[in-house]
Amino acid sequence: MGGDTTLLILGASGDLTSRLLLPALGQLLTREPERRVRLLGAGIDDWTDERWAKAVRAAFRSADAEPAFDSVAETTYRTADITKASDLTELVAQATGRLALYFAVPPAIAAAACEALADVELPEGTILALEKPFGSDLAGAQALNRTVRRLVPENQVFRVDHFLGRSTTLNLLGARFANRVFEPVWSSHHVESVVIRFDEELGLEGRARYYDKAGALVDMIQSHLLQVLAFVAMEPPATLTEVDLRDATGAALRATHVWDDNAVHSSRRARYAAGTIGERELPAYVDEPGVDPSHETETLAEATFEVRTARWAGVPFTLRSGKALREATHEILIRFRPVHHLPDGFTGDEPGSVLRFMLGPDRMSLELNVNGGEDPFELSRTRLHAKLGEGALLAYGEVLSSILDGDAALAVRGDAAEECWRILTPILDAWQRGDVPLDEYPAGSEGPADWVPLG
Ligand SMILES: NC(=O)C1=CN([C@@H]2O[C@H](COP(=O)(O)OP(=O)(O)OC[C@H]3O[C@@H](n4cnc5c(N)ncnc54)[C@H](OP(=O)(O)O)[C@@H]3O)[C@@H](O)[C@H]2O)C=CC1
Ligand SMILES: O=C1O[C@H](COP(=O)(O)O)[C@@H](O)[C@H](O)[C@H]1O
Repeated sequence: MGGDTTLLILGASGDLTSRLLLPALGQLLTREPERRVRLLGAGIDDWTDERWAKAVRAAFRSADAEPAFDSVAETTYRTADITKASDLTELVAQATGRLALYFAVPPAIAAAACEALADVELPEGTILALEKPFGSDLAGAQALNRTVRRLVPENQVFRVDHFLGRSTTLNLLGARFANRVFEPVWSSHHVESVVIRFDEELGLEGRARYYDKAGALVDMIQSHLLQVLAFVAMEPPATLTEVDLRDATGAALRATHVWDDNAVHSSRRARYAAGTIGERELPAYVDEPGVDPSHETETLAEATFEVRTARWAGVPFTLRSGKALREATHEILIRFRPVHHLPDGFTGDEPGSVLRFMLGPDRMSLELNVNGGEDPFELSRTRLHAKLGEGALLAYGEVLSSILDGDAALAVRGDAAEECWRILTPILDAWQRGDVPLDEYPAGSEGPADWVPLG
């Protein structure tokens, strides 16, 4: 999308806007000052233009991008209830050039606003950017898809998943498809298991209003980690353009099922109790402000899936994410099978090689068996390390750049959003029925003591 764009952020006084969207916009405009962006903020809070401008400037400053504030063509704020068509009509009337509507609001509000947009005349080419979670279950995602498709064509709907803008996720494509050493071994013939793990040290950080209804499974696995799984598992696309890349991702997700079709044995969940992370003392999750203990919200979720294709059948893909853990471990781990036959004469018993992609700082390592120490035929382990390109932009910078350019290749397509809910429904149902116990772990630990460690 060249030319002027009006970026209208709905939910402008919220956390996502101030902490992630605006800093990323500042960074993007610093790198690409030729972009012409009018920035309109709207929200239920009664802010003035001055307060909004101050918030934008502060967010740009947090990304070392304050000077970019002067290159924003206009910065105004309107108080609006975006679930009302009348308020939306007034907001949309402010737009000049191409309009991108960014829904930085909770999912239920985004869904209600999309319903209300049916009575609003949207300018030709309007882009709708919707945050995760897309809907709150499979039926909700299907209904939301029907609603947004009545508003604009699919390639103007950006279901945002900022993990698809993360440089490691993008690097995964290069490593897989630009190196002949990997693609031939990228299958069940050589790969024993895949683990995608996103352990965080962060606790709830005041996000009870959203997180207490979502939990770790929906917050991280339903969206981000299943998208990463699709990048690991997909067939090579012919091009990296919107249709090919998203067809390949969709096909991988359509083939993905809970391991053994047994949600009870293939998933586990836990919640943090009080504990200490580094110097920081954390209360138990249930004692965090705004948490309703009757919700049984998990803060650590783990589940194993099978991608039922000729390439991957029989290989477990385990996805895990949790909060308030001992250490931030953000990685994709591909464990290779041991060699078919180790010539007699070697000593030591080393497992297969392991390829790891680490998300932020972006690195890659290959763990190999070597020999040649004091005993020349004794095997030991060594690691080859590589730094990966960090990317010029923050993940949300990639997201915003693709929205402003109108390139949906890294946005989640409607079918994929529904697939992610379909994949998780048996687990959500089993957890809802209470068939999987809600374990406990002290904040600052690696998880429940009796959980067998991953990877
Ligand atoms: N925060 C984060 O780190 C991330 C968030 N997301 C997603 O982004 C979305 C927003 O999250 P987040 O920013 O944390 O949520 P917040 O609750 O902090 O922000 C939502 C904003 O929307 C406003 N709002 C609520 N109802 C209306 C309405 N009817 N009309 C206009 N404005 C309204 C809220 O105002 P008020 O506060 O007065 O109610 C608030 O300013 C969610 O879908 C979340 O999953 C995704 C990735 C990371
Ligand atoms: O979307 C989310 O992602 C963050 C982790 O991603 P990062 O890029 O901020 O590291 C997670 O903390 C949050 O709970 C979740 O909503």
